[in-house]
Amino acid sequence: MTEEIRAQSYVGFDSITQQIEHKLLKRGFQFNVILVGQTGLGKSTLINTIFASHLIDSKGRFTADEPVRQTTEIQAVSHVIVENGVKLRLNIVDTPGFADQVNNEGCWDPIIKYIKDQHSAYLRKELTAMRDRYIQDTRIHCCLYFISPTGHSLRPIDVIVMKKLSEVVNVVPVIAKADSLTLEERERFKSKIREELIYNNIRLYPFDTDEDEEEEIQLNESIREVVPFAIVGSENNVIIDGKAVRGRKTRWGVVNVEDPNHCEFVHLRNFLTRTHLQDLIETTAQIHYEAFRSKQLLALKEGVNQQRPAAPQ
Ligand SMILES: Nc1nc2c(ncn2[C@@H]2O[C@H](COP(=O)(O)OP(=O)(O)OP(=O)(O)O)[C@@H](O)[C@H]2O)c(=O)[nH]1
Repeated sequence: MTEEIRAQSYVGFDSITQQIEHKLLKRGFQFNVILVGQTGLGKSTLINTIFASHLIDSKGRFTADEPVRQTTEIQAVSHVIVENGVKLRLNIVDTPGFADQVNNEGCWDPIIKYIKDQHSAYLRKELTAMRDRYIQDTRIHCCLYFISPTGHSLRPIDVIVMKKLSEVVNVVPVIAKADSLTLEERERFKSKIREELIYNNIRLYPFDTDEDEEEEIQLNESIREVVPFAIVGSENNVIIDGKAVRGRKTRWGVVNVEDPNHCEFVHLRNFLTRTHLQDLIETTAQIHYEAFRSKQLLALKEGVNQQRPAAPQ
């Protein structure tokens, strides 16, 4: 056993935490998120609301004569957001055209392929003899999956796609446009979805690990109780009690997006940016990428073994 000794005079190695912080601040952080859900469910609006900036445009058709998308397209945009000296490089991957057809068979393939391609690109860079000191990370850290606010149950395509996605990425489901459901409908819909996720054996983020402390386990538990997040998005400000807030004004009232009594947007934002941002990044590297990496390396090894001449008897 190693004995713990207290230094008799100040040495200074406790400043390692500031040194790490300084280095990390200089480099900045990379966060890659993919938005999956049918056209018009408010994907662009939500991401712009979360990061309080206009980051992506709506891809919807504005006139009837614009062509309907035939396949799922993948479009990535990058932005750097700065807050109190912390630089966050944000990659937002949008998937317009997802599940917009009558026959949606296989419309998830380009999305799964895109996620795996990022793992593959990272692995290739890791394996090169002269690899970079810092590998540009394009691996997807979070998938926001938009569920249509039907109030009934998940559609078969939601079950298939969430299951497939959860095997390769951290999936965070949200009930889009939750202002279209009454509070009772919303609660019923949420518990129905939770039951269906369990029934279909879909394991969603966050995951507990052996290293987690009691506090983290409880935090994860409290998040699982809220998932799927029933959210409302808006890029517009409305005035409530003389204060400008992000909201949606209708003929019968105002939804304050940031009021937890109105929707769970604040829970989602806190979860994504304030409590689990680093964990989403780490889980991607330690669970999803690691699984991909070991599978690839094993396949490579088997391929080499098959090519080798058999050992003499
Ligand atoms: N009622 C309601 N409307 C919303 C909400 N979020 C967005 N919208 C509106 O829905 C419409 C579509 O929103 P977008 O953010 O463009 O939807 P999208 O999923 O990105 O659409 P595509 O880019 O076509 O894939 C816009 O008119 C938004 O103002 C919401 O929470 N509630």
